[in-house]
Amino acid sequence: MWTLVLNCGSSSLKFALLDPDTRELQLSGLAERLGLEGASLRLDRAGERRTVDLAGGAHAAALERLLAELTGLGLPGGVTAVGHRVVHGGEHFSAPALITPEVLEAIRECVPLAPLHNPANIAGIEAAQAAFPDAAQVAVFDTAFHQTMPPVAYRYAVPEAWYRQHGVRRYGFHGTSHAYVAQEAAGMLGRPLDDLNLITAHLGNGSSVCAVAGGRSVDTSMGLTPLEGLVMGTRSGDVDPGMHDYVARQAGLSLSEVTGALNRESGLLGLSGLSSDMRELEEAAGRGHEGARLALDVFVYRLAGTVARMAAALGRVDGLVFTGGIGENSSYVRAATLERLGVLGFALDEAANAAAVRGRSGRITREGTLPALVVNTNEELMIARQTREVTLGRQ
Ligand SMILES: Nc1ncnc2c1ncn2[C@@H]1O[C@H](COP(=O)(O)OP(=O)(O)O)[C@@H](O)[C@H]1O
Ligand SMILES: CC(=O)OP(=O)(O)O
Ligand SMILES: [Mg+2]
Repeated sequence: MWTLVLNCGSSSLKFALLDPDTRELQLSGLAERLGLEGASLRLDRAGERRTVDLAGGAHAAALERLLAELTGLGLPGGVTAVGHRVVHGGEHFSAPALITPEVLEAIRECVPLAPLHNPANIAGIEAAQAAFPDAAQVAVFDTAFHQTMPPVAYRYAVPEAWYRQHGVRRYGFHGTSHAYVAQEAAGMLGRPLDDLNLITAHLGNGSSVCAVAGGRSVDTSMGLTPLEGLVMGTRSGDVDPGMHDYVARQAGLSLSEVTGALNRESGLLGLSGLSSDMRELEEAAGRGHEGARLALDVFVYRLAGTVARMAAALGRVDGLVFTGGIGENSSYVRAATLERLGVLGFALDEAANAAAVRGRSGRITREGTLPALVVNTNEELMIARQTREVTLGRQ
């Protein structure tokens, strides 16, 4: 049963066509710079890579082209289901959902809470509905996994009416990835997930850490929006809430301009003045670029502090998992973070850490010390599996 998975970002679209049972992958790829000059679609199929120019087209153009490619594959039975990553589901969803007009409306209501992500997710859903009118469309929410957090973790110390009337609380994101790597880590440790207290660190363009007790999220570093918590590619993570008003007045900006700058001009990019890309920053720091050095140091300092906070949420820690583009590839970030976390009982195995890059997973701390693992996330597989579960439940 072929399931198409769509992960729409603000200017990108990641996709995969796979069989969730066999993990067989027919096609995967990425469309970038959507709606901009130089928009292109990269298709990976059977070890071959092709790039198609989209002539400035946006999500609909990318999907139209993707549909043409899929038709060309002549799949038996075609695409029967489409699974969509939806970043914000608010308090409406603690599980994946078949997309009905009501579900789409609830996703739309969450747009103000995830302005970089939900509009793109909706564009993907609408384009897929038009392109595959007979396929079941399913939404898989980043927020769903975190709906198990207790009030002590999700409530802010703000007027109660903000929570009751406007849903001001911590939601958490990257739930599909945190849930997947926690399961995988349990397998690698040879212990049942139910018995494990894990800390998972998803470090990509957006980054978050999660405390997973017995397979359930009990705390996470992102909050009301995907802006809270760690330093990210272009996002600030935690700042003093008093900063908004101060900067608005001093720099003559509106509040939404301040929020825009905290989302798009901050984080690694803001600190380094150079780039939002960790690989580029590691190279520049190696050449002595001071801004890049500072960006790496702040990233690691905040990450280690946040992991320690998650340890307090769990009480007992059985392991730490690194995942996402940075977590899976940056042996530097992992080593520097674990060095700061010796206090929790981690001791790095340097050779194992150096080897765990480019898709190689495994343990990176010495035997007899607390396990830290590198696990490759697979949000597409997880979304395809959940999509299948929802569509089977419907038959
Ligand atoms: N070899 C590497 N060393 C350090 N960082 C890397 C390496 N490969 C990828 N990254 C970083 O991973 C980040 C992107 O992560 P990814 O999970 O692909 O992003 P997204 O959130 O868009 O899915 C970028 O900062 C990139 O520099
Ligand atoms: C929620 C979030 O931050 O997602 P991403 O890492 O894809 O930007
Ligand atoms: Mg990501």
